[in-house]
Amino acid sequence: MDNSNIHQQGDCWEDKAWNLLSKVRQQSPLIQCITNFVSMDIVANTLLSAGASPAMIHAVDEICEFTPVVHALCINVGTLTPEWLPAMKSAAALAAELGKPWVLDPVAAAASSFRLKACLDLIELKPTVIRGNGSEIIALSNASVGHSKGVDSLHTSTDALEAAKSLAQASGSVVAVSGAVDLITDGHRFVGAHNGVPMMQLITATGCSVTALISAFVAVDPSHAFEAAASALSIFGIAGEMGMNLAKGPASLRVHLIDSLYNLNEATVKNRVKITSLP
Ligand SMILES: Nc1ncnc2c1ncn2[C@@H]1O[C@H](COP(=O)(O)OP(=O)(O)O)[C@@H](O)[C@H]1O
Ligand SMILES: Cc1ncsc1CCOP(=O)(O)O
Ligand SMILES: [Mg+2]
Repeated sequence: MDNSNIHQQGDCWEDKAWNLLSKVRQQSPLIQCITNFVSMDIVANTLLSAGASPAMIHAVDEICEFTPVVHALCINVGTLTPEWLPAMKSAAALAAELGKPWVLDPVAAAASSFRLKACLDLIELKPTVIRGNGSEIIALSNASVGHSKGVDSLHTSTDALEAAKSLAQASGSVVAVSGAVDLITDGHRFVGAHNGVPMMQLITATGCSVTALISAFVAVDPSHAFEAAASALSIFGIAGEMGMNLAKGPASLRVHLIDSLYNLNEATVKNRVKITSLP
């Protein structure tokens, strides 16, 4: 989508997004990922393509040595079992204590009481950003399991607008809801990121990947988590748009999305970022 004629109320989102991607490329932040088995490969490759350094280190015995040296932590409950929870909680608590940014992906939070409680307990440990789909954010905001289809959403991001706002206000986290339009709020400000293509939903773990990318963006600018989350969502969407120009279906889109993220240049980013303020 060509962005050259869109005015963004002086927000200069295209500059912010490009500056953050450039910082990730320059600084190559180390991102600890405690993530699900399905997503490990694409999450690591997304982070590497963006210039960050992923490490899937999740044994509870390693947290006290490793978490203190990372630049950000990404926790994803996608294939959660009771054995994984202590490491997640211990890493999140340590990151919060050390003032390091950490990001939560509440995969399928609406699907079971076990998952929902785990996510709500993790939110007590003050994630910098929570990124989920519409059904996940609604379940967290209502603190109740509900309407969902496993890891997929039965809600649009817009359905979750009020839920995102109250979750952000209650938790103090930036909340991002992905979908056709990605919504980002800190409880007071609201923006929509309008990049991406529908076929991204047909590649498993694209949601997990964009959550990890948010972790990398927050790592290089921890005091501007709202801007970092919106920029990462927009940049990932642009990589999807560029990849779609070359793809024949979901499998080749996966490859081309990662290549496109790696190859994004200033002109493409600044021309395509589409982030708008919402009332
Ligand atoms: N209809 C759509 N149009 C454009 N981009 C989309 C659409 N649906 C999802 N995306 C993008 O796909 C990625 C994954 O989002 P989503 O499918 O909502 O997450 P999850 O996989 O966690 O349910 C995000 O970057 C999002 O912006
Ligand atoms: C299919 C699946 N099952 C458990 S985790 C997972 C991956 C979910 O990834 P995403 O939320 O990014 O679609
Ligand atoms: Mg997901």
